[in-house]
Amino acid sequence: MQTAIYLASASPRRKELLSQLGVEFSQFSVDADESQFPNEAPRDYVERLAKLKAQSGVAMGYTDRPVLGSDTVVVIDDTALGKPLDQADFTATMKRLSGRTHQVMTAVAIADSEQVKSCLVVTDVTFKPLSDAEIDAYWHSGEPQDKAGGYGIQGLGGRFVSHLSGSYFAVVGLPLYETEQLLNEFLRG
Ligand SMILES: Cc1cn([C@H]2C[C@H](O)[C@@H](COP(=O)(O)OP(=O)(O)OP(=O)(O)O)O2)c(=O)[nH]c1=O
Repeated sequence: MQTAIYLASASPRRKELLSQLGVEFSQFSVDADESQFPNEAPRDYVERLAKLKAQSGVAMGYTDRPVLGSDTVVVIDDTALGKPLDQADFTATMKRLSGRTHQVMTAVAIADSEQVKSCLVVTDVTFKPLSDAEIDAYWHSGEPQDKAGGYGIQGLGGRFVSHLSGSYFAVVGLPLYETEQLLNEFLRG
């Protein structure tokens, strides 16, 4: 693909994944208010944030190329979980995910000053039952702190996953197939 875009993200994972599409891009970060509206459904929330990140980039003056923004949340019992606040919050999340299936929702949005297009990818992830010792050791590995739902499937957290149905890349932060489709659709207008 010969297109050049902007990636409105501070995430090193998204940078690496976008490189896999062979798209030329430069990266900058946006400072968006990521709070969820009262009664906002997780799927609406994650898609709104992806659009907000992309459109904030346009508002910051990045107008000469399309801007891509993305957001990932872990959803269990209809509740969207972001990055862990502290160890207690993380431990409560792991106990909730232990031995069960949750959804990872990743939305991607592409915007310029004329249009915004977005898509949502939902992946089912099943965790094996986790012991207190595993949860404690995982926190101290330093991996959970900057990840939605407190785990990284691409790292030590991969051991916890007994089954996945959907897009592995979306769980890591950017669905490759769907992002390429969205970009092509955006460029067609
Ligand atoms: C569930 C899961 C999430 N994550 C990451 C993906 C996202 O980078 C992060 C969720 O936080 P996000 O708020 O979606 O993204 P971010 O703050 O890292 O980057 P930015 O907003 O600047 O684009 O969690 C993994 O790396 N592996 C996983 O298995």
